[in-house]
Amino acid sequence: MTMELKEYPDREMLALSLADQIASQLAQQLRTGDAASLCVPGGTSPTLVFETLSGADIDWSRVTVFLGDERWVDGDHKRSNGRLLRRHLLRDRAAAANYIDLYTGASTPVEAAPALAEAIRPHLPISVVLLGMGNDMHTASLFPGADRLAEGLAADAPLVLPIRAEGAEEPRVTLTRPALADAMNIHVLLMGPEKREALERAQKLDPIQAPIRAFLDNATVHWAE
Ligand SMILES: O=C(O)[C@H](O)[C@@H](O)[C@H](O)[C@H](O)COP(=O)(O)O
Repeated sequence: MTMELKEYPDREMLALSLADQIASQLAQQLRTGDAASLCVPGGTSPTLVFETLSGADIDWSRVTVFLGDERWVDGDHKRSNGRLLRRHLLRDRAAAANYIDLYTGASTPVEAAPALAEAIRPHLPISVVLLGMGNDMHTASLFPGADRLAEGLAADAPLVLPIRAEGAEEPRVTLTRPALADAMNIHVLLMGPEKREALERAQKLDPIQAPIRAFLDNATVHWAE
């Protein structure tokens, strides 16, 4: 497959269209199977997509939702990705979803990773993955230069990896390449000119320099100014 790039006139149009595509893919999965899974990014970009998606008319009680990565901070911390999710996605109709919280309260991600992998494994392959990307071309918490990046990009990577990077303010847990890349549908959400430039840079680099590159070949990239 090759990457597909969809450009939208503005961020509202992007959110409406992307939420609709994700809901349709989840609905399709629910028509053919008992359950579906949705893996989403944190950061700041997905708020509007989340709010739109939370009202989608699908059987959320059969959908399991989890983040692709989490920052090791309490759930009510302003940098918690779980906090973003609970406020903007797990509400309205989507409040009925089954949610796997990556932040377990363990003192370090190292302690938490094995149990998180066991919680997520039954939900593979992931029906729909939504990824974000930083200007440094990281995705999930697979940052260029991260201490365990090579391990996270390996074909036999553990499903959930504790990771630290200079570009990340706190220790993190992240899903790794095999689980994310084997998803049935992969979407990448990008907004603004800097990310568009970073995407073009990433297309010419290897995943070890530009981790998002590991997921682009099978992805639909959604961009708005
Ligand atoms: O926790 C995180 O940092 C993420 O999940 C990360 O991969 C994010 O998607 C990008 O950094 C984009 O973040 P913004 O949307 O804030 O630009």
